Amino acid sequence: MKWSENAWDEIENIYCSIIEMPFNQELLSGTLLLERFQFYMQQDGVYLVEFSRALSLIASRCFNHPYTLDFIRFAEGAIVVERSLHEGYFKQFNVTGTTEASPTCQNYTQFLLTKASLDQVEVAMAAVLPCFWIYKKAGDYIYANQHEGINPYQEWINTYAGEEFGLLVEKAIAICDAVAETCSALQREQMTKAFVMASKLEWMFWDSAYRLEKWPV
Ligand SMILES: Cc1ncc(CO)c(N)n1
Ligand SMILES: Cc1ncsc1CCO
Repeated sequence: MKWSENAWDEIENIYCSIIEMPFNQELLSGTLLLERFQFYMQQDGVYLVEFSRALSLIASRCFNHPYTLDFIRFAEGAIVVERSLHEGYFKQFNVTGTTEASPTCQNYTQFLLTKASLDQVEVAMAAVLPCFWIYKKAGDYIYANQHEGINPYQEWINTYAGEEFGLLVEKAIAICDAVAETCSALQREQMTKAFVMASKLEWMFWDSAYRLEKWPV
């Protein structure tokens, strides 16, 4: 069994729960309150910048040139998506000003940056994989189950359900599987642990947007 197949089995229940979340069900039907989507977009802007830094760190720590190039391209992709958020949705929905990371966004991005800086690079690769894989699966699910008619969040849905993103996701999964082959059983277990933790944080990120999460102090 490939590492990724086993890892996905470990988070299947988290993924199913993500699909059922009110945020995603309402995004799918187009009924999600604009305020919630704006909150999500602002936090995702913060997230994508830090995510791209984590990907760049991983790129610099790869032992082989093709992987370095792949992670440089992933990092570039994250910045391109962040920029297009600013040029598109931020303008369209009047989102302005800089944003402080919410508690959950802070938790998630710092987790990724810590893994990318301090853990074995294979574990860092596993930590960022849910960002690719869960979004692909969720994007495809939402795209396939959309209702008829106009959805104000269509462009967002198309970003993650698109073929272009799909190819990057396949590449990220294949890299994790290839490096897992070179790891010991204990190291593979650490990869899976990081993958599961990031998946929980993905769940929490959507939940925090729905709740418009604030710092308690
Ligand atoms: C929180 C979060 N996770 C993953 C992605 C997709 O990379 C995203 N845009 N935002
Ligand atoms: C996972 C992800 N999300 C936005 S961009 C990206 C990586 C590809 O560049």
